[in-house]
Amino acid sequence: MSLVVHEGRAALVAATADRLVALLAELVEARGRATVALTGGSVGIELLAALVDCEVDWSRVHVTWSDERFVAADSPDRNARQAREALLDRVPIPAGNVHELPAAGSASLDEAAAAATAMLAELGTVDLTLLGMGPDAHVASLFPGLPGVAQPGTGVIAVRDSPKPPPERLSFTVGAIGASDRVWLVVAGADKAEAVALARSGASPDAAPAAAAHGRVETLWLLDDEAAALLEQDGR
Ligand SMILES: O=C(O)[C@H](O)[C@@H](O)[C@H](O)[C@H](O)COP(=O)(O)O
Repeated sequence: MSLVVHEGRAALVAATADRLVALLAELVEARGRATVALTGGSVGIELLAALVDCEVDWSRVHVTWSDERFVAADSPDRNARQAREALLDRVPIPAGNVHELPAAGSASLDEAAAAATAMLAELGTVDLTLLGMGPDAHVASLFPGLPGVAQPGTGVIAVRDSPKPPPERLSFTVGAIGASDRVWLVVAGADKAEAVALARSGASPDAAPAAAAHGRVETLWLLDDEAAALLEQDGR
C-alpha cells in the first residue's frame, strides 16, 4: 500500500493527472486499450477537468464509474453528467467507450444494479479504479455501518439510505474494487485527515470502508498534506 503526499490540493490534482496520463499511455501501448472506473466527488471531478488538454488517445480509453447516484440521467447530481461536463464532452472519446451505470427512470434500483453488474462483467478487467474518500472513510458508495461493505461478489450493488444525499445509489462491491488491477484513492483536505489515519491503521472495513479498498497489483493513496496531517511520518 503506497502513499504519495503533495503540498496542497492543486498540486495533488495536477500530479495525479500527470500520473494518470502516463498510465493510460503505458496501458494503450502494451494492450491497445485502457479501462478506468471513475469516481464522483469534488476531487475526482477536478482530476477529470485537469485531463482536458492532456495528450491521451481517447479512442483507446474506456470509462465506467465505481459508483453512481441513482437519479435521473440529466440530474446535476449524477456522477456521469458531472464527468461529461468536466471532461468527456470536451475530448474525442467515442460514445461507445463510455459505460455509464443506469440512471433512475426506466428500471428499479435492484434492476439497475443487476444491469450494471452484467455491464461490468462484459467490460472485463478494470485497469484502474479511482476512488475519493468521504470524511466518514466511505469509498464509492460503501458507507460505514451499512450492509453494502459486507456484500459479496464482484458486481454492482444497490445502496439505500446513503447518509450522503442522494440516498439511493449504485456501487462497486469491495470485491469489484479488488478485482481492479490498480486502486488509487485521491483525497484532499483537513476534514479527511482522521479518516485517512483510521483507514491506514488497519481499521475494520465496517468502520472504515476505505481500509478494504485494494487493487490486485497496486493500491496507491494520493493525498494532499492536509489529508495526510495525522499520519505518522514513518507511515507515509
Ligand atoms: O458519490 C459520491 O459522493 C462519491 O463517489 C464519493 O465517494 C466521493 O468520492 C467522496 O465523498 C469524496 O468526495 P470529495 O472529493 O468531494 O471530498
